Amino acid sequence: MNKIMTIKDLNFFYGDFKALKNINLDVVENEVLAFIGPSGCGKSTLLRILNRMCDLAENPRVEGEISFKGQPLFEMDTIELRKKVGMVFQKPNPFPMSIYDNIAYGPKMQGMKKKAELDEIVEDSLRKAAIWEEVKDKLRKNAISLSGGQQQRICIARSIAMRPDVLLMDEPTSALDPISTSKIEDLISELKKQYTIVIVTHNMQQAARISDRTAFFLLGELIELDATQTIFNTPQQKKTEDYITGRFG
Ligand SMILES: Nc1ncnc2c1ncn2[C@@H]1O[C@H](COP(=O)(O)OP(=O)(O)OP(=O)(O)O)[C@@H](O)[C@H]1O
Repeated sequence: MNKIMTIKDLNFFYGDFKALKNINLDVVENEVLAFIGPSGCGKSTLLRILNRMCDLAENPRVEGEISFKGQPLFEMDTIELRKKVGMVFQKPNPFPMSIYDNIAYGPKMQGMKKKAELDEIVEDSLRKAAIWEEVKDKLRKNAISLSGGQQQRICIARSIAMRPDVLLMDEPTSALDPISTSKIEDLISELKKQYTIVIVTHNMQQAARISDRTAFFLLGELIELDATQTIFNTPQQKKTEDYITGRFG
């Protein structure tokens, strides 16, 4: 079990408000790790810390350490970090440009100029995001014209084109219909062969279906982290059991 990220004694504040309290956890390479817990427990905050999007909040303050592939994450250049740790949001947010340009944009910004190379990375990323067959004949069409589920896979392809190690997903299916949701879930199970995935989900069935390990948060604390089967079938903590069985949240 290779640890790709290690979080040690992490506290996080929005101004005076302590949103995360003494979090210790590891992210293991090629796992799907789910964050669950009631609204406001800090799941998205922790996810956003992992690629330093939290820096953009008003008066953020962080204590503790995170290492990413052995490097101190808080000392990394955020642009470099975000290439390696990509983010997929709740609402699909493709750029208002062609499908091709959505994917080629990042590599171009990094200096890739040759058309053949760009063509290859666009095709490869769209294939990995399981959407190539649906869009290969309309790469010049605006990505906004696609369905929500297709747009979300374009956003996943856009992250993949940056050759990341980790993909962070913040409720990536909550705006999608059941068929698109199931396609994204299948895709996540496929992607973990090559990437490490950390996903925030409100949908406990989804966490149970797709994740290897699940972390349960409550009021900014990590209550329990274990194999997903254990969390859902035989949790060790009463608070986890109460949440899983629907007694609160
Ligand atoms: N930018 C911000 N500025 C100030 N407080 C914030 C900010 N973002 C989140 N918070 C607060 O931090 C706490 C944790 O929020 P967070 O969004 O991480 O929770 P969550 O578990 O992801 O919730 P949800 O499931 O509703 O998305 C909440 O009390 C929230 O109000």
